[in-house]
Amino acid sequence: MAGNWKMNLDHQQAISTVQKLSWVLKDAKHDYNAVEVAVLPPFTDLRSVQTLVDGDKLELVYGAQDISKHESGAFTGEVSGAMLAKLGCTYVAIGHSERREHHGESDDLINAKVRVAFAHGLTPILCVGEGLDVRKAGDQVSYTLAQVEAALVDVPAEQIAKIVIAYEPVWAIGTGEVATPEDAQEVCGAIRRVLGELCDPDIADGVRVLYGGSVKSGNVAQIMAQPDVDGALVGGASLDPEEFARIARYQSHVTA
Ligand SMILES: O=C[C@H](O)COP(=O)(O)O
Repeated sequence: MAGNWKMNLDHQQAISTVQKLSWVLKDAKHDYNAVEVAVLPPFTDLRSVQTLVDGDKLELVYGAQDISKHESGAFTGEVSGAMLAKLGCTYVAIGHSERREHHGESDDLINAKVRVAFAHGLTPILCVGEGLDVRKAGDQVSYTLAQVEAALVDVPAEQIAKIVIAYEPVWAIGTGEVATPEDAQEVCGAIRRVLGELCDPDIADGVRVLYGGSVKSGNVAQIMAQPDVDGALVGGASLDPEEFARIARYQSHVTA
């Protein structure tokens, strides 16, 4: 379960949010081996989160929301893979629809970012998904698979084995309109099939495919029940540590 904070929570709020999240999960005896919990704070929070996670030996992991395709140099405002690795990041979100839309990120740029992330030992959370017009035309599978294939050009099978792919239909992001479990399964299953074609079906079986878009504690269990949904990329609901902990512990409300 990954919480993408987007441009929310400063570094002091980040510390209290991560502390509270870890306390709630600890009280609930959360099994991190069963459900990994990650947060993706803004760049400015990462050093504080690193210090807290290392100092208190927390089991949750963290990452960034973007990465530069460049190694270093005159790229004002950008943050490199080496910098993120030094901050102890496990993950980096790449190709989020908000970056594709507001920053004009192309498939080529996203592919370059995926490759540079792997070069620095970071695990990309590659975000893909269709807008409402594509969904209305019924082209969500072909559109999303084209994004996956473009992002993975020249990425070797051993790296594809480690990638995380988040299917986020744009019309479901921050709108409260969650995709049905069947909608999520249709595209997540297709993503796994295409990964099998790109490398090997056994490798594809082990890739974590997440769903994102208005996930909350009240709907996560039905989505997670789908065979090709392995986790969730959570936006708004991840800003509340108690709600995010409930999402991470979705299995306990299924059995409760
Ligand atoms: O990265 C997360 C997604 O954009 C989902 O955001 P949301 O949970 O606020 O809809």
